[in-house]
Amino acid sequence: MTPPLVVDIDGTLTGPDRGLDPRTMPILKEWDAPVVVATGKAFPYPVGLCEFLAIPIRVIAENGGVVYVAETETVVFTGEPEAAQAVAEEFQAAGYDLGWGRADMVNRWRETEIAVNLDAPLEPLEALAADHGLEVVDTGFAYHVKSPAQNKGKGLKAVARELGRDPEEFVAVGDSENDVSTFEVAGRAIAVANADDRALAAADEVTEGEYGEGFLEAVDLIEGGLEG
Ligand SMILES: O=C(O)COP(=O)(O)O
Ligand SMILES: [Mg+2]
Repeated sequence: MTPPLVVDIDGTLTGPDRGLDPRTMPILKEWDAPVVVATGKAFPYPVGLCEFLAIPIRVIAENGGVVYVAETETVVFTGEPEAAQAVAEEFQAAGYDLGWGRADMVNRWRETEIAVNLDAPLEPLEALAADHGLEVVDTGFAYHVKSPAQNKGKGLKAVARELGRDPEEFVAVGDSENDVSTFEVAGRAIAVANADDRALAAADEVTEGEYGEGFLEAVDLIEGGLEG
Protein backbone atom coordinates (compact mmCIF):
# COMPACT_ATOMS: atom_id res chain seq x y z
CA MET A 1 0.00 0.00 0.00
CA THR A 2 1.22 3.45 -0.85
CA PRO A 3 2.01 5.31 2.38
CA PRO A 4 0.74 8.84 3.07
CA LEU A 5 3.35 11.45 2.20
CA VAL A 6 4.41 14.58 4.06
CA VAL A 7 6.56 16.80 1.90
CA ASP A 8 8.47 20.06 2.36
CA ILE A 9 8.34 22.75 -0.35
CA ASP A 10 11.47 24.93 -0.52
CA GLY A 11 14.56 22.91 -1.33
CA THR A 12 12.60 19.67 -1.79
CA LEU A 13 9.95 20.32 -4.47
CA THR A 14 11.80 23.43 -5.69
CA GLY A 15 15.24 24.30 -6.95
CA PRO A 16 17.53 26.71 -5.10
CA ASP A 17 15.59 29.58 -6.74
CA ARG A 18 12.34 28.47 -4.98
CA GLY A 19 10.82 27.56 -8.34
CA LEU A 20 8.72 24.39 -8.32
CA ASP A 21 10.31 21.51 -10.26
CA PRO A 22 7.46 20.71 -12.69
CA ARG A 23 8.31 16.98 -12.60
CA THR A 24 7.07 16.86 -9.00
CA MET A 25 3.56 17.98 -9.96
CA PRO A 26 2.14 14.77 -11.49
CA ILE A 27 3.59 12.79 -8.59
CA LEU A 28 1.74 14.89 -6.01
CA LYS A 29 -1.44 14.78 -8.10
CA GLU A 30 -1.42 11.04 -8.60
CA TRP A 31 -0.14 9.88 -5.20
CA ASP A 32 -2.36 7.00 -4.10
CA ALA A 33 -2.63 8.12 -0.45
CA PRO A 34 -2.98 11.47 1.36
CA VAL A 35 -0.33 14.09 0.55
CA VAL A 36 0.42 16.69 3.23
CA VAL A 37 2.43 19.78 2.29
CA ALA A 38 4.55 20.90 5.28
CA THR A 39 6.35 24.22 4.94
CA GLY A 40 7.76 27.24 6.67
CA LYS A 41 5.93 29.40 4.14
CA ALA A 42 2.84 31.39 5.14
CA PHE A 43 -0.50 29.55 4.91
CA PRO A 44 -1.68 30.88 1.49
CA TYR A 45 1.36 29.49 -0.33
CA PRO A 46 0.84 25.75 0.31
CA VAL A 47 -2.92 26.27 -0.02
CA GLY A 48 -2.23 27.80 -3.45
CA LEU A 49 0.02 24.90 -4.38
CA CYS A 50 -2.75 22.39 -3.53
CA GLU A 51 -5.35 24.51 -5.35
CA PHE A 52 -3.30 24.71 -8.54
CA LEU A 53 -2.54 21.01 -8.39
CA ALA A 54 -6.23 20.34 -7.72
CA ILE A 55 -5.44 18.09 -4.76
CA PRO A 56 -7.17 18.18 -1.35
CA ILE A 57 -5.77 20.94 0.87
CA ARG A 58 -3.80 19.28 3.64
CA VAL A 59 -1.29 21.75 4.86
CA ILE A 60 1.17 22.37 7.67
CA ALA A 61 2.23 26.02 7.21
CA GLU A 62 4.48 28.40 9.16
CA ASN A 63 6.48 25.52 10.63
CA GLY A 64 3.39 24.05 12.27
CA GLY A 65 1.84 27.39 13.21
CA VAL A 66 -1.15 26.82 10.93
CA VAL A 67 -2.54 23.39 10.09
CA TYR A 68 -5.47 22.69 7.80
CA VAL A 69 -7.02 19.39 6.74
CA ALA A 70 -9.65 19.34 3.98
CA GLU A 71 -11.38 16.19 5.22
CA THR A 72 -12.49 17.77 8.51
CA GLU A 73 -12.16 21.45 7.52
CA THR A 74 -10.19 21.94 10.71
CA VAL A 75 -7.76 24.83 11.18
CA VAL A 76 -5.33 24.52 14.11
CA PHE A 77 -3.17 27.46 15.22
CA THR A 78 -0.04 27.11 17.37
CA GLY A 79 2.52 29.77 18.24
CA GLU A 80 3.09 33.12 19.83
CA PRO A 81 2.26 35.69 17.16
CA GLU A 82 2.39 38.72 19.50
CA ALA A 83 5.85 37.78 20.75
CA ALA A 84 7.06 37.19 17.17
CA GLN A 85 5.64 40.55 16.11
CA ALA A 86 7.39 42.23 19.07
CA VAL A 87 10.71 40.70 17.96
CA ALA A 88 10.15 42.03 14.42
CA GLU A 89 9.37 45.51 15.71
CA GLU A 90 12.36 45.61 18.09
CA PHE A 91 14.66 44.26 15.35
CA GLN A 92 13.54 47.05 13.03
CA ALA A 93 13.75 49.66 15.81
CA ALA A 94 17.40 48.58 16.29
CA GLY A 95 18.02 49.61 12.66
CA TYR A 96 17.77 46.21 10.95
CA ASP A 97 15.49 45.22 8.12
CA LEU A 98 13.38 42.07 7.76
CA GLY A 99 14.75 42.12 4.23
CA TRP A 100 11.72 41.53 2.02
CA GLY A 101 11.15 45.00 0.61
CA ARG A 102 8.29 47.41 1.09
CA ALA A 103 5.37 45.07 0.35
CA ASP A 104 6.86 42.15 2.35
CA MET A 105 5.08 39.28 0.59
CA VAL A 106 6.85 36.86 2.94
CA ASN A 107 5.18 38.08 6.16
CA ARG A 108 2.07 39.77 4.76
CA TRP A 109 -0.19 36.77 5.35
CA ARG A 110 1.85 35.16 8.15
CA GLU A 111 -0.24 34.57 11.27
CA THR A 112 1.91 32.84 13.89
CA GLU A 113 5.62 33.68 13.35
CA ILE A 114 7.95 36.08 11.53
CA ALA A 115 10.41 35.31 8.74
CA VAL A 116 13.60 37.30 8.21
CA ASN A 117 15.87 37.39 5.16
CA LEU A 118 19.12 35.41 5.53
CA ASP A 119 21.01 38.65 4.72
CA ALA A 120 20.03 40.01 8.16
CA PRO A 121 22.45 39.60 11.09
CA LEU A 122 21.62 36.48 13.08
CA GLU A 123 23.03 37.37 16.53
CA PRO A 124 20.79 40.35 17.35
CA LEU A 125 17.80 38.44 15.98
CA GLU A 126 18.54 35.45 18.21
CA ALA A 127 19.05 37.72 21.22
CA LEU A 128 15.68 39.43 20.73
CA ALA A 129 13.96 36.09 20.11
CA ALA A 130 15.41 34.70 23.34
CA ASP A 131 14.18 37.82 25.22
CA HIS A 132 10.66 36.84 24.16
CA GLY A 133 11.05 33.10 24.77
CA LEU A 134 11.21 32.36 21.04
CA GLU A 135 13.75 30.56 18.85
CA VAL A 136 15.23 31.17 15.40
CA VAL A 137 15.22 28.38 12.82
CA ASP A 138 17.31 28.61 9.64
CA THR A 139 15.61 26.80 6.76
CA GLY A 140 18.29 27.71 4.22
CA PHE A 141 15.74 30.10 2.69
CA ALA A 142 14.90 32.33 5.70
CA TYR A 143 15.28 32.73 9.45
CA HIS A 144 12.00 31.96 11.20
CA VAL A 145 11.30 33.49 14.62
CA LYS A 146 8.81 31.20 16.28
CA SER A 147 7.64 29.54 19.46
CA PRO A 148 9.72 26.50 20.44
CA ALA A 149 6.36 24.72 20.89
CA GLN A 150 5.60 25.15 17.19
CA ASN A 151 7.05 22.70 14.67
CA LYS A 152 6.08 20.67 11.61
CA GLY A 153 6.22 17.40 13.56
CA LYS A 154 3.48 18.54 15.93
CA GLY A 155 1.57 19.68 12.86
CA LEU A 156 1.90 16.20 11.40
CA LYS A 157 0.47 14.69 14.58
CA ALA A 158 -2.52 17.02 14.29
CA VAL A 159 -3.03 16.17 10.60
CA ALA A 160 -2.72 12.45 11.26
CA ARG A 161 -5.33 12.70 14.03
CA GLU A 162 -7.75 14.47 11.67
CA LEU A 163 -7.16 11.84 8.98
CA GLY A 164 -7.56 8.94 11.42
CA ARG A 165 -4.01 7.84 10.65
CA ASP A 166 -0.96 7.07 12.73
CA PRO A 167 1.87 9.61 12.12
CA GLU A 168 4.16 6.57 11.81
CA GLU A 169 2.39 5.61 8.58
CA PHE A 170 3.78 8.72 6.85
CA VAL A 171 6.91 8.95 4.77
CA ALA A 172 8.53 12.40 5.10
CA VAL A 173 10.76 14.10 2.53
CA GLY A 174 12.59 17.33 3.37
CA ASP A 175 15.79 19.34 3.29
CA SER A 176 16.41 21.39 6.41
CA GLU A 177 16.33 21.79 10.18
CA ASN A 178 12.65 22.74 10.09
CA ASP A 179 11.99 19.20 8.78
CA VAL A 180 13.77 17.43 11.66
CA SER A 181 10.60 17.32 13.80
CA THR A 182 8.69 15.83 10.85
CA PHE A 183 11.43 13.27 10.36
CA GLU A 184 11.14 12.29 14.04
CA VAL A 185 7.36 11.87 13.94
CA ALA A 186 7.01 10.14 10.54
CA GLY A 187 7.75 6.42 10.24
CA ARG A 188 10.28 6.94 7.46
CA ALA A 189 12.35 10.03 6.70
CA ILE A 190 14.17 10.78 3.46
CA ALA A 191 16.42 13.83 3.06
CA VAL A 192 17.34 15.20 -0.36
CA ALA A 193 21.09 15.54 -0.97
CA ASN A 194 21.09 19.34 -0.56
CA ALA A 195 19.75 18.97 3.01
CA ASP A 196 21.50 20.73 5.90
CA ASP A 197 23.46 18.78 8.52
CA ARG A 198 20.59 18.53 10.99
CA ALA A 199 18.18 17.15 8.41
CA LEU A 200 20.82 14.72 7.11
CA ALA A 201 21.47 13.48 10.67
CA ALA A 202 17.73 13.00 11.37
CA ALA A 203 16.95 11.21 8.09
CA ASP A 204 16.74 7.43 7.65
CA GLU A 205 17.87 7.73 4.03
CA VAL A 206 19.51 10.40 1.87
CA THR A 207 19.08 10.67 -1.90
CA GLU A 208 21.97 11.17 -4.29
CA GLY A 209 20.12 13.85 -6.22
CA GLU A 210 19.44 17.36 -4.99
CA TYR A 211 16.22 19.39 -4.86
CA GLY A 212 13.42 18.12 -7.18
CA GLU A 213 15.71 15.43 -8.56
CA GLY A 214 16.17 14.19 -4.99
CA PHE A 215 12.40 14.18 -4.45
CA LEU A 216 11.91 12.04 -7.58
CA GLU A 217 14.54 9.64 -6.25
CA ALA A 218 12.79 9.53 -2.84
CA VAL A 219 9.59 8.57 -4.63
CA ASP A 220 11.45 5.74 -6.39
CA LEU A 221 12.73 4.56 -3.01
CA ILE A 222 9.18 4.54 -1.61
CA GLU A 223 7.63 2.88 -4.66
CA GLY A 224 10.51 0.41 -4.96
CA GLY A 225 9.50 -1.02 -1.60
CA LEU A 226 5.84 -1.50 -2.59
CA GLU A 227 4.52 -4.86 -3.73
CA GLY A 228 3.39 -5.41 -7.32
O1 LIG B 1 9.82 29.18 4.25
C1 LIG B 1 10.99 28.75 4.34
O2 LIG B 1 11.93 29.42 4.81
C2 LIG B 1 11.28 27.35 3.95
O3 LIG B 1 10.13 26.71 3.49
P1 LIG B 1 10.07 25.11 3.48
O4 LIG B 1 9.77 24.68 4.87
O5 LIG B 1 8.99 24.80 2.49
O6 LIG B 1 11.41 24.62 3.01
MG1 LIG C 1 12.72 23.14 2.87
